[in-house]
Amino acid sequence: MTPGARVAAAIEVLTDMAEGAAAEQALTRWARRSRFAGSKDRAAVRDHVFDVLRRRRLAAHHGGDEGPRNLMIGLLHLQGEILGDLFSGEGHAPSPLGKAEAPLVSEPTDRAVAWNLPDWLVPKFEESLGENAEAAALALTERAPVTLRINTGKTTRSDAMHLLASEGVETRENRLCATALTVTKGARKIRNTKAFLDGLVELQDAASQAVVAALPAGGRVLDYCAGGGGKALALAADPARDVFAHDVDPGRMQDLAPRAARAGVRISEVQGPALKREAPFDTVLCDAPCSGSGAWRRAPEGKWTLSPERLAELTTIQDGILDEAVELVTFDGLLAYATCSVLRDENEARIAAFLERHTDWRQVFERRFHVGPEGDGFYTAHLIRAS
Ligand SMILES: C[S@@+](CC[C@H](N)C(=O)[O-])C[C@H]1O[C@@H](n2cnc3c(N)ncnc32)[C@H](O)[C@@H]1O
Repeated sequence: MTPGARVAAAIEVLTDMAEGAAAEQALTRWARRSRFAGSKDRAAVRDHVFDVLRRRRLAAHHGGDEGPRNLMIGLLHLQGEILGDLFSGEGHAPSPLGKAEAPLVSEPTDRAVAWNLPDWLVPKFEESLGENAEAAALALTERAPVTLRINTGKTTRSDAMHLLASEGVETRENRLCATALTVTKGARKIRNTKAFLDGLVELQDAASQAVVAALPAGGRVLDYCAGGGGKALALAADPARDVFAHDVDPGRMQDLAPRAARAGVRISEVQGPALKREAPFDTVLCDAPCSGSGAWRRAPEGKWTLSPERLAELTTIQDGILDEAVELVTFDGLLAYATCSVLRDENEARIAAFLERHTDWRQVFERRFHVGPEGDGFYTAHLIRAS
């Protein structure tokens, strides 16, 4: 496909989304009816669509409105592309720009537009992040870094770096966590490398790794909201730990067993009676469902679908999870809370509310991770019984 044809395809996908499809669904539908598209084409179209989602308000500002074609015009203008080359009308490229379609060059004066956030989230960002609000909002408009976790049970950071480099994947040491490598070249090859297939490395954000690294070593540890198992796998890399994984929706853990087998670690899945039988645990990690606002670079649709009502609903779920988890911690154990959110409502405010409901508990650790080149926005807090 030519660069122009890829732009036309992205407009097609955005049109499907404007009619109600989710991004992944629209991309899959386009790929199914476009068998001629190779993997590089599919990746390029996906990049266009996700770049638009990260910068939708700014793209609409420069492109004129939120129409799919206008969004692409605005985005490509922001990226410094020569629009005439892409909108040539030749082959499968979109038709040439009309006079009224020239991109607006002036910068927006509205902060929500400049920060690429829905209006209601600007005060939320300010209240949550203070002077870091603008930097966080702008960081969320960029593509996310690709980060690996080295499996310390099987390799070292320098051996993994050498092995990956020999297979065309270049990395650098990540500053957030000793197990993390930031991929600087060859990211699309990772899943086919021997290092990945043999379980020497896993894809995982560095802040997510740092949340696990902050937990005490050893003991019986429950990952109460295990989902796909990213944190459970990182926990299990410590051979002194017995790791248990639980999720309210066990279907979400379906990849956990093959991932654990690849990593050469043991994780026991516990649901219902098995959870009760195995409790209590020395450490219970609640990696709670959240807005995902710290990871909107990776899943930018969430930025536009989150509503104040959904945020309130999430905080109720988060409180419920902490209240359930309290019952699962040994008397002198640790209850750890984490989200990939930058919003105070889902972080500090949840811990404050927990401490009001459970006056026999106290907080012993808290850390916020800012969205940036090293990793996603994350929050974690550790709680123990006060006595
Ligand atoms: C942020 S995701 C977990 C991500 C995972 N820990 C990882 O690192 O890959 C949150 C998970 O919490 C689960 N969940 C939601 N409500 C829950 C509840 N009441 N109890 C346990 N898990 C819950 C969801 O099904 C979802 O898989």
